[in-house]
Amino acid sequence: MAVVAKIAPSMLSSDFANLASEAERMLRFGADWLHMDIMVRGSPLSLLMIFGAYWFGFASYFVHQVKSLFFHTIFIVHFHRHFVPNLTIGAPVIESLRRHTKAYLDCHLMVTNPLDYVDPLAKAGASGFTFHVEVAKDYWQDLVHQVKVKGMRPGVALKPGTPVEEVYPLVEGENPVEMVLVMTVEPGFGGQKFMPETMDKVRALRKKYPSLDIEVDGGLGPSTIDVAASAGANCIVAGSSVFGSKEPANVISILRKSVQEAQQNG
Ligand SMILES: O=C(CO)[C@H](O)[C@H](O)COP(=O)(O)O
Ligand SMILES: [Fe+2]
Repeated sequence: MAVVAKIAPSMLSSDFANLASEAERMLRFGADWLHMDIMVRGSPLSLLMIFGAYWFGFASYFVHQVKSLFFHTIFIVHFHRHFVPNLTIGAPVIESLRRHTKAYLDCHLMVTNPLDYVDPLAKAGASGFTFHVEVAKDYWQDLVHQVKVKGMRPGVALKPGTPVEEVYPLVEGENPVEMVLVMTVEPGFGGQKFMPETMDKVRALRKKYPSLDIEVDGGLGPSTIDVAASAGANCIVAGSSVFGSKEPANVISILRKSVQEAQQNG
């Protein structure tokens, strides 16, 4: 059975001060899902720790020539404290929006500690819970289990530089994720340029998993949708192309038609 096209405007490009009416507007224009980008940057304390760690790492390197300590310290502090250099919304905003809409809230977590968000997001009314494979290699089974127990739909995302093979175990496991989100820009900001080289991953996933929901996120719009749709993507996130258009309904319709036509031709 062919997978269904889902068009998900990214609310990152909406007017956050009018989130409920922006959501209502997108649904009226034909959106299937609302894509919610949850990004957390390091706190001032963690930034201080990063600075301290770099200083300590450099000092160790030059004074003692302890290379591994240098790289290890940078890796641990940088990657465990800071997934993206931006700060957007969290569970309280999802909860507020949920009071105004029954729509599917497709939450994309760009955080280093997704386990901490399962309970708050479930209580807030999130529908999809998509975490990044890069931060959950050691505990994804537990995470997926908890997400399902709490009534949300688990998905896994991967950055442009992450090999697609890293998500195969999560799709094939006993307790599989139900969607793979292929980042088509570096996570962190809306309005970036689509990276066509990420399409190899979409093609590989579609070939291996004909009925899997495959979402693409970043730089999608009328000029880039055809390549993503023909590679096999069926869930399309689009922020700036939809919100920046004078006719968002038209853009949503173009995205949907492209996915449907690719499926008919494929
Ligand atoms: O996850 C994201 C950024 O990290 C956003 O969902 C994405 O960038 C959508 O915005 P646009 O369509 O403007 O590129
Ligand atoms: Fe996103």
